[in-house]
Amino acid sequence: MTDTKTSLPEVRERIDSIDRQIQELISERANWAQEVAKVKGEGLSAIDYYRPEREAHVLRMVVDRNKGPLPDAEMVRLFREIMSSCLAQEDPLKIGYLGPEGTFSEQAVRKHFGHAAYGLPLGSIEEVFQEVAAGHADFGVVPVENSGQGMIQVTLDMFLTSDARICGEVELRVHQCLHSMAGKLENIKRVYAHAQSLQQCKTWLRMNLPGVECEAVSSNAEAARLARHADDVGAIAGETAGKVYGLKTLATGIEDRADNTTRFLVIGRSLFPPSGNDRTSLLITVNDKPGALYDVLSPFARHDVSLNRIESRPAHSGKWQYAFFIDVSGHINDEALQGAVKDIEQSVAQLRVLGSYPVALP
Ligand SMILES: O=C(O)C(=O)C[C@]1(C(=O)O)C=C[C@@H](O)C=C1
Repeated sequence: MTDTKTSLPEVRERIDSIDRQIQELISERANWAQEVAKVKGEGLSAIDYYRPEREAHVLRMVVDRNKGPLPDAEMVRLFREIMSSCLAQEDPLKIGYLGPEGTFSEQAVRKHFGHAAYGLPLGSIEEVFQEVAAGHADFGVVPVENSGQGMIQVTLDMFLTSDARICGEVELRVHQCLHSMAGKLENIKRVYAHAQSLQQCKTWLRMNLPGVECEAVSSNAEAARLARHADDVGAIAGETAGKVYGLKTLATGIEDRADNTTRFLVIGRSLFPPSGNDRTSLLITVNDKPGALYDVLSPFARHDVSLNRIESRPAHSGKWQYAFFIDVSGHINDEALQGAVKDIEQSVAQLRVLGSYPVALP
């Protein structure tokens, strides 16, 4: 890009000139976003301007155009922030998540909605569903699955009793750290963490802190908060939580699996149009009778709809009734999926479309 003779001041001058152009273009973009808002109607609330399918489309174009050197995920992050700021010109979105500040859920909120959205830390996953249903939060972000630990049952069960819709998914690489106030591994007598995180770091704990007492608490950030008050207490939490609570980091990357990833769902109150690369989540309740699962699954094959995941839970509607959480490729408006749903409805107790939403971006 530069020949060896280019001096540092020359390179910086070039960077300054690019920054001026980028800044002008960002301002121009923000003006156009205001124009879009005018078309949608003035004086509406943030949620009425938000278009997840359009955002996913914009970000996919960013990925397609990316020629490096920045990785796709970085480019997506930068453009996500630009869109977040453009949208917040009206009124920032309010997003509920499992708090306190510093949780992986908060990181997922930032990954999906950017930093211009207003984060509402809540006490539990149940509360996130309640605050969204009550309209106190526009959307909520809840963990649903970990690559090593499987499904998060509290989240699935909330769909059995609430009308929440799924409007998006976020995948987050989860890097766990051990933090403490004193910063000395040999002092640690007890480790606090969320139960899932203790599971994710089982091998590391056995090898490095054998015999140390491990206690599950409501979130990793809560563990970090508790660790502030004693020198012999360690907390497993992400890097951010360690910083937020002023702890020293004793070890990083202590998760047993290198690809440790948590999938989060964005929950809201309505369905959104197709983005071009979508997933649909269905909740199907069946009675315990021979061939029940076959009757649910065979229409997908017949209509050429690919099944991404299936999870069963006891339904709350009756004894020996089962609820299947099924994710398939495509949007509920797609002809193939409509056909499959119509066939399934003939044989099941209940079928509810939880949502159709853009497949997670990098
Ligand atoms: O295209 C729109 O509908 C817009 O409102 C603009 C824009 C953007 O900045 O690109 C902003 C917010 C929406 O969530 C989607 C996209």
